[in-house]
Amino acid sequence: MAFKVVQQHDIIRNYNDYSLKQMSNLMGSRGQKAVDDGERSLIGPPSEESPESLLDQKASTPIFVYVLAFFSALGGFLFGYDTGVVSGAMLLLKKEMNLNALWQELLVSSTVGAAALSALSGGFLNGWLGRRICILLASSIFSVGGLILSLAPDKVVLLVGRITVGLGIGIASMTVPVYIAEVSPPQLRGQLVTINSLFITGGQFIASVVDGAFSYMIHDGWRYMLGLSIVPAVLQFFGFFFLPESPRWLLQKGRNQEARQVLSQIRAGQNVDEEYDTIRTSIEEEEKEAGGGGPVIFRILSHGPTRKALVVGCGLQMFQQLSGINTVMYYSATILQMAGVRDDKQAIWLAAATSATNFVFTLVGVWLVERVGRRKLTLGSLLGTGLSLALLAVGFLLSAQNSPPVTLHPVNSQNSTCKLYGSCELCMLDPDCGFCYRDNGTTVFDSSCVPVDQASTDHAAWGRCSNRTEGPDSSIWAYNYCPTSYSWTVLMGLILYLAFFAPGMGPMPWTVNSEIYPLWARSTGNACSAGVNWIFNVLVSLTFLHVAEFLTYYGAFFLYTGLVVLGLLFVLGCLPETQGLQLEEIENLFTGPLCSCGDSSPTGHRHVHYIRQSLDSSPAQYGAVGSDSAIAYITLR
Ligand SMILES: O[C@H]1[C@H](O)[C@@H](O)[C@H](O)[C@@H](O)[C@H]1O
Repeated sequence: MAFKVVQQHDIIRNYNDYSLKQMSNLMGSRGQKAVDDGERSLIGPPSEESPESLLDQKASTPIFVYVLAFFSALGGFLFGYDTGVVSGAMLLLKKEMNLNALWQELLVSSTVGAAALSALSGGFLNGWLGRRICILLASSIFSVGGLILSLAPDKVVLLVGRITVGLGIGIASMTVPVYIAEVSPPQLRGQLVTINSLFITGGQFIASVVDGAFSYMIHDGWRYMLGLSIVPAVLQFFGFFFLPESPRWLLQKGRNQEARQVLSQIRAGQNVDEEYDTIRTSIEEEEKEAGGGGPVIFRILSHGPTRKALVVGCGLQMFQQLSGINTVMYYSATILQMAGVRDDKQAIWLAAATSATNFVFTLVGVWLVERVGRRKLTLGSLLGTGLSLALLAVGFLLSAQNSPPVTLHPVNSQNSTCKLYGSCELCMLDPDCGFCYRDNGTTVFDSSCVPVDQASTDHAAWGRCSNRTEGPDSSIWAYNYCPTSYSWTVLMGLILYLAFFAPGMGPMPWTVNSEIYPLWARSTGNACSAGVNWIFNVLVSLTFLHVAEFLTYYGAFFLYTGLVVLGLLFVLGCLPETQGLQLEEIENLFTGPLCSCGDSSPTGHRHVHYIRQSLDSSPAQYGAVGSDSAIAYITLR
C-alpha cells in the first residue's frame, strides 16, 4: 500500500514528498472525523464544528466513557485528599504526639517527596504493566497507607504511612490523566481529563471539611481525618477490577484482538475500524521513527518533536508550582491569620472556603476547556493569577508599611534576638519570636516582641502571653502574623488568585501532558513532567516560610508574580493548541522550532479531509476532497 498526500499550497511542488508519517497524521484526522460523525461523512463538508454538532456528539458519547473517567479520577480525589488533609490533622497531631517542627515538616513533605519518586518510576511501570494495573496498584497502596495512618501508634509509623500514600499519589498522578486521555473521544478528551483535576481540588476541599469537622475531636480525630481516604481507595480498586485496559496500550503490546474488543466496548458498539486503524498505523509508524532500542528517555531526548513536547510538558508543570499554588493551599490558614483572622477554628473553616473556591473554579475550567481551548485558557489564567499575586503582594506591603511598632521592651528579653525588632513585621518574620499586644479595636498598644515557647507556637516562652492565647489583661499573642487593617486586600487577592488559577493553570498542565506525547513516549513523558511537578511542589512549599523570612511576605509574593510573568512568556511562545485533535496527530505540532508553537494553532484552519478506499479497489485511484483551507489527495494501491 502506498500513500501520497498533498496540501493545497504545494499540491504540485511537493506531490511526492509526503511520508507515511504524515499520512498517518492525516489518518488521524480521518479517525477523528470518523469518531465525530461516523462513516457517513467521510467525504464531507465543513471542517468547522457547529455547537449543535458538538452537542450531538456528546449526546451520542457512550456513558461507559464517563464511568471510566469517574473511577480513574478517584485517583485524583485521593491525590487531593491526602495532600490536603494533613494541615488540619497536624494541628491535632502536634499536640497529641508532641511533634517538634522537624517532625511536622517530615510528615508533610515526606508524602510529596515520595510522590515525586514514584511519579518518576511510574513511567516504567506504566509501560510495563499497563495503565489499569498501575491504577489498581495505586489504589491498593492508598488503602494500605490509609490503614497504617489510621492505626499508627507513634510518629514513626505515621511517617511510614505518609510515605506509603505518597507512593500511591505519585503513580496515580501520572497514570490517571494518561488513561483518561487514551480512552476518551477527541472532542471530549480535554473535558474528561480536566475532570481529574476537578477531583483533585474536590479531594482537597473534602479534606478541609473533614479537617474542620474532626478538629473538635481532640483525641484521635486525626485518625479519622487520615484514615477516611480508605473509602474512595477501596471503591476505585473494586471498580477497576471490572474496567478494561487502555486500548492504545494493548495495541502497543501487540494484543490487537483485545484492543479492538475494548475499543468497541468503550464506544458502545459504534464502528471503531477507523479509530483502530489510525492508532495501529501510528503505533507502527512511531516505532519505526523512534528507532527501537535504548531507554525511552534517551529516545525522547534524541527525537526533536518529543524533546520539545517534553520541554513544554515539564515547563508547564514547573510554572504551575512556581506560581505558588501550594503556598496558598498548604498555608492558607497562616495567610488568613496574617490577614487578621485570629481564631484557629475560624482559620480552619476559612481555609475550607479557600479550597472550595479552588474546587468551584476548576469546574469553570471543565466547562471552558473544550470551548476556548487549552492555550487561551492557560494564558488567561496566568494573566489573572499574576495580577492577583501582585494584589496579594501589595496587601502585604501595605500591612508591612503600617505594621504596629514595638512599644514595650520587657527586661526578660535581654538575651534574645527578639528585642532587636522595632515593629511587628520584623518580629513576625523571625520564627523564634512572636508579637504580644493589646488593642481597643482600632489601635494596637502595649506591644512587645518576645520569644516563642519552643514546645508550642501557641504562646510566648514567658510573660503576659505565655501559656495562653489571651492573658488576663486581654493581651493577644500573634505568631506568624501581625494585626493589620489591610486584611481585605489580602483576602481579595487570595480569592481572585484561586478564581484565576483554578480553571487554567491548575488543570491544564495535567491535561496538556496527557496528550502531547506519542504513545511510545507517553508514559515516560508523563512520568517526567509529573515528577517535575512534585519536585517543584516540595521546593516551593518547603521554602515558602524561609523565602518570606528573607524577602518578607510581600517580597515573596512579588517573586511569585515575577515567576508567573515568566510562565506567561513561556506559554505564549511554546504551548500549541491541542484541542480536538486525535492523540496521534498532536506530535505534528512539535515539529517546528520550540518557541514557535504558539503560531501553529491548528484549530479552525488546518483541516484535511480524506477518502477511505477499500484495499481491494482498483490498482490506482485518486480522490480529492476540497475545503476552504486544504485539499488532500490520497493514492491507494
Ligand atoms: O493541579 C493541582 C491542583 O491545582 C491543586 O490544587 C494543587 O495542590 C496541585 O499541586 C496541582 O498539581
